[in-house]
Amino acid sequence: MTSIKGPAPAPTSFPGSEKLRIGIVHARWNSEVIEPLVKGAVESIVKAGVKPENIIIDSVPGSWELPIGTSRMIAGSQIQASSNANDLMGGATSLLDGEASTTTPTTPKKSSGPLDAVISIGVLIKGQTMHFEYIAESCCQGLMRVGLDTSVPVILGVLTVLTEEQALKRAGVGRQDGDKGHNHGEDWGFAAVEMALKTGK
Ligand SMILES: O=Nc1c(NC[C@H](O)[C@H](O)[C@H](O)CO)[nH]c(=O)[nH]c1=O
Repeated sequence: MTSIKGPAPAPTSFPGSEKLRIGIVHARWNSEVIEPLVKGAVESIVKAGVKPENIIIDSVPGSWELPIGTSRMIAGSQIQASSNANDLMGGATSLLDGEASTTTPTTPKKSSGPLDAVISIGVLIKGQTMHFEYIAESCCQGLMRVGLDTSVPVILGVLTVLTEEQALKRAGVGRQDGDKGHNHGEDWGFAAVEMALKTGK
């Protein structure tokens, strides 16, 4: 029996999306999964009509820092992006290369103005201790709070998985049983644009 789980199909049109500014804050832990998730989200956001230069991307060390990193990105109305989707789409630098995400980009595109939604992306993989549970709970509660406190939609892009293969499959890069899985980043991108339009000023 096929699973009934999964998101409803995303809307096919997003009128007004050309004016939107969308943020992405991603953790740098488990970067082999983070990278396809970020790329999938960016591709969906662009497909929905948002200009690449209006997609502001930044990173934090790990998922524990996602709530404060997301809060600071929303608060900073003048954002000198550590990168934006032009870099990613152009392949100029890997956003997840430790260097790129901490050094100022060669040709930063200034981007200013309030953000209409933010996607917070992290990958938590259960280890042998309770660390996973504490970070996962705090991170999710924190992200919910940032969204409610700021009235800027915060899309939950945090995978909380029990095995590496579960993470890889949810980024569309699964390695086992010939099933690459589905890139959840693509869904988060569409959710961000939909919520930005629904809550727009
Ligand atoms: O431990 N595992 C993980 C992790 N730990 C680091 C934590 O988020 C934080 O950056 C440090 O504790 C410093 O504050 N961060 C993740 O994103 N995924 C993990 O699987």
